[in-house]
Amino acid sequence: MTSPATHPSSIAFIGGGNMASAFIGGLLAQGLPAASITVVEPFEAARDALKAKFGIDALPAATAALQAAELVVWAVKPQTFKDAAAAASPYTRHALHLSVAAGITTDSIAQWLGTGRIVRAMPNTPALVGKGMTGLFARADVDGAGCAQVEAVIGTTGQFMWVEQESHLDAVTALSGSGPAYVFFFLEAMTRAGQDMGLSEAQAYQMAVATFQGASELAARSDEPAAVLRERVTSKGGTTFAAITHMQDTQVAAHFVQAMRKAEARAQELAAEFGR
Ligand SMILES: NC(=O)C1=CN([C@@H]2O[C@H](COP(=O)(O)OP(=O)(O)OC[C@H]3O[C@@H](n4cnc5c(N)ncnc54)[C@H](OP(=O)(O)O)[C@@H]3O)[C@@H](O)[C@H]2O)C=CC1
Ligand SMILES: O=C(O)[C@@H]1CCC=N1
Repeated sequence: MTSPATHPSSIAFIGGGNMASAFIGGLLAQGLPAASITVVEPFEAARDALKAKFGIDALPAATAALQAAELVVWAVKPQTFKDAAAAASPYTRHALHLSVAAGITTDSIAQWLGTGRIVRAMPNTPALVGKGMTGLFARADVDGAGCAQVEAVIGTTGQFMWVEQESHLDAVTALSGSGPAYVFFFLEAMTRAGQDMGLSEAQAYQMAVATFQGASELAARSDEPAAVLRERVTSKGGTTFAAITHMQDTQVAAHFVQAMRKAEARAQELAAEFGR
């Protein structure tokens, strides 16, 4: 992680929902004073939540208060980015910008904001518990100091990885951005199967969660590929063999790959629908 000295002195969040909350929680935990964070959030219930959780009084609309921000984080939905940019950009041209919006390209953002100092990020919700994975792409206008500032902010929520081509962020979106939902989907399915076999819902869920946690930790600590780790579980003619054979026969992996390509395609569609 980058040293705390590279934190921007003042950060503004446009949009104060799930993702903004993950970052704000991480920044406050690292000692950034709440007074150096400004949030613009039009939804009253979300403003109340920010006040209750972090003691931050969010603004209902963009104002000249944004001029103090060294870094502006765009945490609005792709659908609302353009309007939010129109309202805030008169106050933020001087700043470095970090967008977490799925699909929206830095070309669109540069046009809306009147600056090319933009880093695009694709985080995920485990950022809420400091276990996030974020893909990052910097436009050529962002210098090393700007990248270090972004790393200092993103690093408070977990791991990050830079990609060299902006189009790869759509792959990151399909993989780690949407990925937690796939894991929860499998947790639901494994819990249902456990119940079908006579376990209680609570028992099955706890076992499924612990299995994901344990297997992920094993993979993270191992230098062997997942296929080898899988084979080590799969005794010849045993129970895992029966399950994996069924998954192979019914092409579960191929369907999974197709599903992720749908997510990638949707990121590209979002760019076309809500970009410039
Ligand atoms: N959730 C996830 O797993 C991930 C999300 N993202 C991206 O993060 C972005 C935010 O997602 P998330 O935090 O989940 O969404 P949320 O809906 O929780 O947060 C977005 C917030 O922005 C507010 N907003 C709407 N218009 C404006 C405006 N003009 N100015 C300021 N704020 C505004 C919304 O208010 P209102 O509800 O009133 O519209 C909402 O509270 C999205 O672009 C998404 O693609 C990226 C990675 C993962
Ligand atoms: O579903 C979405 O569009 C956002 C981007 C990645 C996760 N959530």
